Amino acid sequence: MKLSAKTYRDLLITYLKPQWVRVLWLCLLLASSISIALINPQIVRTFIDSASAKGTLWGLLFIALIFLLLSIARQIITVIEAYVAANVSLTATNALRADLMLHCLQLDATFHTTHSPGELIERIDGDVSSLSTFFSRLVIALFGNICLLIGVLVLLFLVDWRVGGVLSVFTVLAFLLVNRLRGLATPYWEAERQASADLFGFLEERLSGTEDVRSSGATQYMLQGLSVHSRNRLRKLRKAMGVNFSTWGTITLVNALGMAIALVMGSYFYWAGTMSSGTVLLLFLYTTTLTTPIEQIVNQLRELQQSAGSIERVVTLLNTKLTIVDGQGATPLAPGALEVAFEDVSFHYNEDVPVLEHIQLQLAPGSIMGLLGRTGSGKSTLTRLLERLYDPTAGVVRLNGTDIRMLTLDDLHEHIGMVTQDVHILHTTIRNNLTLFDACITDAQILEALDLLGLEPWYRSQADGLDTVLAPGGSGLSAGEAQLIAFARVFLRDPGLVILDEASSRLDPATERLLEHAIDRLLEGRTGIIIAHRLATVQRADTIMILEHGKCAEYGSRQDLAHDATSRFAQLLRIGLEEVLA
Ligand SMILES: Nc1ncnc2c1ncn2[C@@H]1O[C@H](COP(=O)(O)OP(=O)(O)OP(=O)(O)O)[C@@H](O)[C@H]1O
Repeated sequence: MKLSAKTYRDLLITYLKPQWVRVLWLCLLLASSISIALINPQIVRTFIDSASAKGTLWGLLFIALIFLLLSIARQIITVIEAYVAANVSLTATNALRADLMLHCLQLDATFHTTHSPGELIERIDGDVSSLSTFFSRLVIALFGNICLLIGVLVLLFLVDWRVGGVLSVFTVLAFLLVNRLRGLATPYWEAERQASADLFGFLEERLSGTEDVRSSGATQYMLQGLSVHSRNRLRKLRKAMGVNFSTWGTITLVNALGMAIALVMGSYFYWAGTMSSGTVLLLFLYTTTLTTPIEQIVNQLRELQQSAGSIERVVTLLNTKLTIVDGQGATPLAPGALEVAFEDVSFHYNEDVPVLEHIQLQLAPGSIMGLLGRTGSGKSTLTRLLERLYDPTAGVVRLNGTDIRMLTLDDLHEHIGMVTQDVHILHTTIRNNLTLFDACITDAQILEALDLLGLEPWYRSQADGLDTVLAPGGSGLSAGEAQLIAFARVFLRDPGLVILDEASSRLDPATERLLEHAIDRLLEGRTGIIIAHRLATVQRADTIMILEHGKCAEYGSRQDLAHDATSRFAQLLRIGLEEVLA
């Protein structure tokens, strides 16, 4: 994708407009710095010419003092400018990071299954970090350098029109060359950032599976993978640097040529007696000043080339359309237990591979459905449709009679509580882990929930109470404790529908009793869908649905099915639920 000027402009306007005062300061500081850069060589000329003309000592000292003061002022301005630029850059990149993060969180599940977390981290952090110069200095400094360049050329014309003419032609030619070189390195830098994202994706995936990797003895294999990715990144980096270097080398040569031209012309006019020694020095200083912006402009274009890769990827991510969006027009769901209905619902992740086919179900408010089926039969998928992680490919899912696609996502998520087997414990306090940063939930409510769910003894053993920080990934918790924490999270949100994917692994009897008790409290006064693996859980269900290859193999009242000896459910009970489904 070739980035248009509009893409750059839009990005700058979006993130710099809110801090226009700082940007204005940055421009003013830059203008002062440029003015001093233009004035100083004139002071040097006056000094040299006064000295040659045997001017007074006081006069010379006065000129030197002005030169000194201006030079010090320029240094101070440079420091302040760096400070303001860093502020502008951090504010802009933080805002961009937040926007990307929010967008990623809103993107649907299909996106997340095709993009690894590591790759997204690289996008949200790596790419955005490499854009910091773009926001802080690049465009403003680029504009400043162009002003400096024009200023120097105008002053050179004022010195002597022939000198101004020759050096203007030189500048134009140098620019044409620079222009040709521009954009050359972009694809190489893009490839380097992609290789870097691949490396991070690989690292994240492998590190999150450390236990499996070690226990299966795959460490060597993983290291080989790391070496392949690192080598690939190095190769791409080398190529990108190589292209940059050739650009850089050409520019240095052009600069040397500019100075040679200035020296030859200065010498000629001096010997011809039409130029003073001070003016020759002025000419030389201006040409050096002239080469600096050309050099810096190339540098900045190089950085722009590097940024282009990052900008392209960031913009592509920001432009990734959300397929699951807020519905409109429906009245928000009322508090309390929800009525759930699936009307002839079918779904597939990949075309031609049906995962759910013609599912029909009706759950009265406050009733509980046990969802059974072998692994891969579509149980989790069915519950994902309720949360709108995906939308059905056919049919309608309704809550309290409303098509859930008409509801806002916030409303939907507020009324559905989901506990999966994979409980995500955050590396933060117990309080934050339970409230998920909702400041409206009081400590008294938290303690009540812990007490109700039987987590009180565990909580008492924590050194700092609710302020105790849990280990990353919940490594300090047992599977049962992690499940109970997930229950407490749902409990505190008080949803009208609870979806529970029960742990399939066997727990010790004491933990199992604790969980059973917690499930009872969690489901009180709520509608429940439980992906069940144990007899005890199934026994509290009012209805049972058995899925087979995405189709409803059996659906009805638990009592009826249990008493019908020919039903699959009765067969399951005879063989032992745990044996078949665990
Ligand atoms: N994100 C996905 N993309 C593509 N296919 C998927 C995805 N998630 C699940 N599937 C496939 O859909 C089918 C149903 O999966 P699902 O997870 O719903 O089964 P399940 O009954 O919940 O299994 P389990 O009890 O093992 O969790 C499986 O064949 C699975 O491979």
